[in-house]
Amino acid sequence: MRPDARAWFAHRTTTATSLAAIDLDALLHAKRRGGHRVSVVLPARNEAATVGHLVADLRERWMVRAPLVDELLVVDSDSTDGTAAVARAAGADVVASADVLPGHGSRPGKGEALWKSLAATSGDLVVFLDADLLGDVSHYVPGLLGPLLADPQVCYVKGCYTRPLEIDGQSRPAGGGRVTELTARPLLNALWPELAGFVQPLGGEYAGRRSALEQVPFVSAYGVEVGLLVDLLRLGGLSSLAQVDLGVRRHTSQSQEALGAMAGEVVSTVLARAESDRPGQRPLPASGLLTQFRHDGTGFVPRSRSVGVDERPPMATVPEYRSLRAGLAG
Ligand SMILES: O=c1ccn([C@@H]2O[C@H](COP(=O)(O)OP(=O)(O)O)[C@@H](O)[C@H]2O)c(=O)[nH]1
Ligand SMILES: O=C(O)[C@@H](COP(=O)(O)O)O[C@H]1O[C@H](CO)[C@@H](O)[C@H](O)[C@H]1O
Repeated sequence: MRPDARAWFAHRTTTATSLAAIDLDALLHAKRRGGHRVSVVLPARNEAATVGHLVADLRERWMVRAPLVDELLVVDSDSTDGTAAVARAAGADVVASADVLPGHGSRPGKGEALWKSLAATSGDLVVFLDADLLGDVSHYVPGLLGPLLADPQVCYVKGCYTRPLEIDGQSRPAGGGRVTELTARPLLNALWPELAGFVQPLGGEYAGRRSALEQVPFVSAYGVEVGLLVDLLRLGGLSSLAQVDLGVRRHTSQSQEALGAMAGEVVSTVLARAESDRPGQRPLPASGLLTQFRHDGTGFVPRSRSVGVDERPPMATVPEYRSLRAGLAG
């Protein structure tokens, strides 16, 4: 690791692997003292099996028993399995991604749901959690908020964890984070070695200051995490970023084919950011297409899909958002 990444890793990595490792009173005091409002956002596409337990636990622990969270929103991302009803019954606010900023249309993708969530929430601190998390994750929210409440210089905190692989009904103790290990980490180390200290650059659990999140674009699909990391590095520098060790992260994993498409979206986003990082250089003519193959018993059948970068502009540039924020400040 380069000296700057190594120094960052030593200075900006904290630990919150269980509730016992967190000083909750200190967190609540820092939140009050800073006059903060905390929004928790779960982007959810067909997560009816897991979102209810997650929401109920988050609400009970961090809204009812302790006033750490002020707003808990599930953004329903074109679900067809009753995710919205399950989340609402568990106590979350729920909004359909397509219903937010309708004048800007609706696009598929996780990043679209996260971008829209900025216009559907009001906290100055925003925590993002995947809605397919398994096991006890009650310490994730306070763990992610810790660095933001402790140091005003920190604008963005990513969770890091070991990652078992839950696939085909089997749970293996390691092997999760396949796109991270096989695509994102090698590319980030090659192009932005200062980010080499991030253990889970693609992890779906992170928190940020709205003042930073509204200044950067959101890639509409699965390129959102790698895009945010590079863009927030540019916005505030490495010292404005942090990570917190949350122990273990279990989630429902997708097929290799689905992750191949995800990797394609990550590669397209990295190439686009690499190109804009090097103005005047010859552009990298990324095709934005990915062809994968299945074997039908007779021969290989190609299947092509778009993995090009589609992104939304910084939310702060959206007039309806600015009016919303002015109204809240008013
Ligand atoms: O179009 C999408 C795709 C995913 N997600 C949500 O984003 C999170 C991460 O997606 P997924 O679990 O598919 O990715 P993985 O964790 O398997 O990499 C989950 O809460 C999904 O429900 C979403 O809101 N819209
Ligand atoms: O980290 C990864 O390699 C991928 C896939 O994880 P698994 O191999 O299914 O454990 O998961 C993450 O990547 C997505 C793209 O950035 C995020 O949106 C997901 O939240 C995150 O789980």
